[in-house]
Amino acid sequence: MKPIISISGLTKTYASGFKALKGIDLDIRPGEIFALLGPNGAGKTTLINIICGIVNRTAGSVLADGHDVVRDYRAARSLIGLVPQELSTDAFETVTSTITFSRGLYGKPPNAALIEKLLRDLSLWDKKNSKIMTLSGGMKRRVMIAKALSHEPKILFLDEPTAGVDVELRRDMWAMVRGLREKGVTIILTTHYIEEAEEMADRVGVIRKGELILVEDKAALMKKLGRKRLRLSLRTRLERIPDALSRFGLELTGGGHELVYSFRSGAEEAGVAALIQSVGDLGLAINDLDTKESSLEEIFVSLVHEPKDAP
Ligand SMILES: Nc1ncnc2c1ncn2[C@@H]1O[C@H](COP(=O)(O)OP(=O)(O)OP(=O)(O)O)[C@@H](O)[C@H]1O
Repeated sequence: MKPIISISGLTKTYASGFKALKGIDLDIRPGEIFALLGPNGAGKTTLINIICGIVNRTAGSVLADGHDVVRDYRAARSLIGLVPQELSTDAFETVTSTITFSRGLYGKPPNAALIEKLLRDLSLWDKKNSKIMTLSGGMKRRVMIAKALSHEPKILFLDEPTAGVDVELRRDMWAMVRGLREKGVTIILTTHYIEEAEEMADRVGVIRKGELILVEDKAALMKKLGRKRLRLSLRTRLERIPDALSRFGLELTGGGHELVYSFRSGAEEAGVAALIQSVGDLGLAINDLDTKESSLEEIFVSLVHEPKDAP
């Protein structure tokens, strides 16, 4: 399938000489939710801002549905909506007029029904005549989303959409993002809440120091790098791990009452049956057992973690 966004050899060196992006190659598939993860300062916002035409690239190319975002910027921008990290709204305007104006900026004809729907979906309808400056931070963020969607973009960028928002708004946003995807909108989001990427994304990209170090299907990533832990609670207390169990690489925890077995999800599950058999052969009674899967967060931390002695 033809990518909806195609990035190749993209670099950005700021005027200060700082290299924020060092040769990014990335294709975004139409209709997917792509989560871009990375520590502070990795280059996520720079990348998004270049695609959206807010920051100039140093080298490389970015095509949005075949349109070069610099040479053919009008066509490219009309396809794209951006909810930026920083809230910037017209304080003295009303909610409806700022959104109506935003749609007009893209040369789209007025569409009151569409704007009403957007405001209702974002729980802003009863604030439609309020001045933006009178709204709470969470409501201002909803306004930013309505603005970004006002010209019916095919591609939506959400830069840290849920930073500092309450649980309810976060849930509303997730529902809204899913609804947009169902309509075929492609969504690229950056987030520091890894659980958000785990919940929402089809694919995950990890950027570190201006380089894309991984792009992977989320489910495959979790399968490949994820680990499971099996905890066995024993009736008797052990002083140490019995020799007969040494091959499993267990940890003894819970004051000698728990054995913990760590294994790769999907790969080493056969070891579980062997372990339980061996524990039984030793005459150790198991009171309880549970398993825990590593989260995308644990995987992410292991990916971006750098050894302390790295240059
Ligand atoms: N205008 C600028 N001039 C010089 N350096 C800049 C400029 N804008 C950003 N940078 C630097 O580029 C790097 C990448 O910044 P960017 O905002 O893209 O990171 P990010 O991954 O979005 O971070 P965060 O998660 O903190 O939002 C940072 O080191 C930042 O200081």
